[in-house]
Amino acid sequence: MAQNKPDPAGLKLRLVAAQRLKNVLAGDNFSPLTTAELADGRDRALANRLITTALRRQGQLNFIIHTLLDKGMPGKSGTFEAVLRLSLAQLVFLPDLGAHSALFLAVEATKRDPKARHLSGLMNAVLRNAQANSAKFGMLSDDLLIPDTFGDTWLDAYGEEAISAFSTALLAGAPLDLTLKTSDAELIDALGAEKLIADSVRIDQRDRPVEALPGFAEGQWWVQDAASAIPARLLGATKGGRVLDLCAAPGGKTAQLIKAGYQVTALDSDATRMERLKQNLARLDYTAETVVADAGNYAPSAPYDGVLLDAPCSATGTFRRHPEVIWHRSVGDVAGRVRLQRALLANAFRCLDASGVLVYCVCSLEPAEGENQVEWALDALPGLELWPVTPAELPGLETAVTGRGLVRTHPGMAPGGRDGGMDGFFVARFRRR
Ligand SMILES: C[S@@+](CC[C@H](N)C(=O)[O-])C[C@H]1O[C@@H](n2cnc3c(N)ncnc32)[C@H](O)[C@@H]1O
Repeated sequence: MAQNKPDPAGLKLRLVAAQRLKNVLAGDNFSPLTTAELADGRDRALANRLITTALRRQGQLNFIIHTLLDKGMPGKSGTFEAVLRLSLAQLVFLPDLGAHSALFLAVEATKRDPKARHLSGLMNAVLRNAQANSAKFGMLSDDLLIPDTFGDTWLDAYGEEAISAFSTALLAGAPLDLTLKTSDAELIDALGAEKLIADSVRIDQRDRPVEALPGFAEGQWWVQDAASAIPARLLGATKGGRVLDLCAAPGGKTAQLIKAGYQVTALDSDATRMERLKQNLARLDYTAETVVADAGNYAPSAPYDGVLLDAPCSATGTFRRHPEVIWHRSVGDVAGRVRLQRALLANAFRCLDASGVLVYCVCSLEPAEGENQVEWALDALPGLELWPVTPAELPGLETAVTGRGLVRTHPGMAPGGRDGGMDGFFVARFRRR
């Protein structure tokens, strides 16, 4: 009886990686492969490296594919495109992995997919052509990394130097930032972390999953990008006051508000995400009232001293961890978010007590979702005034405070003077006159 031949080494991880990349290209958010998806740690690390390289280099890969496939991408071809992108990423941008495995395993992976099988010859020909031109492709301009949808707006808003830093940040990815429950030098040391700004610390290199890091099980910190930790710190509502956290899940800012001593109501429209918020707070031994409702029409029984609105947005500021967002979002998507943010801002204002404080923030680099929304709010919501943030409130990040007292961070910034960038965030603080 014929024996089944074992899979060639490295094939399985490529099949799993191709499926994940295919889903992301079709619109899913990227999340790294987990142990359940690929048990072997080295395979998993390699598969995640291939996927993230293909996503970060998407603009350059688009150019390469356009050059090599004169008839364009074949339609209805299963995982063909994903396998091609992973293999081009390896051939051109990860030369340390060797070209042979990229070619051989790409053809094998194509043969395994009934919808792509007939294209294994094309896969082989295209990759051989790419291999012959890999030195030229490896020197493609970084300008290709940022899609046209955002390139011009960002150039106007942030300037050439920042855009070049964005490309560097996109390729480098994000370090792991944590917010500490209490500042503890021993814990920071055990984590291999360095202090960043306020109670944020940064881990540049780690050899284990987040859940296995010191202090996780004991609830001594939570994962939160340094930029994402800024808005809650700026609330400045009455000490011990009642604060409404709108769009709260999974609860990073809720935890900060509780830590600051407020009585917090956390609201989110997504019941599943709210369960995650509850689990996160339970691990930290923090408590908040939780409400599953639409922030656009929620009517509290009593107004709040402070409202934090972390509005749903295009999330373009998170491209270091989610390189796909800049390729998924269209100008139309941004316009849709702008309308939603206005509805949520108007209701956030309604939930505010006389002299209450409102912090509005988005993890977006689009002025339409940030700076321009301030103009809209001041015009459309009589009784609301800007309460400018001062540079002294953001030690280590004074340059993020604009002349008008708004906060704008971006991936080219150095929090606390350190490398590694930070998410693009916009924060405005208002109060009721
Ligand atoms: C940027 S995330 C919030 C992150 C969170 N504030 C944190 O710091 O962990 C946006 C959240 O808005 C929620 N959301 C979207 N539309 C909403 C709406 N109309 N009402 C309430 N929540 C909404 C989403 O479910 C999502 O959890």
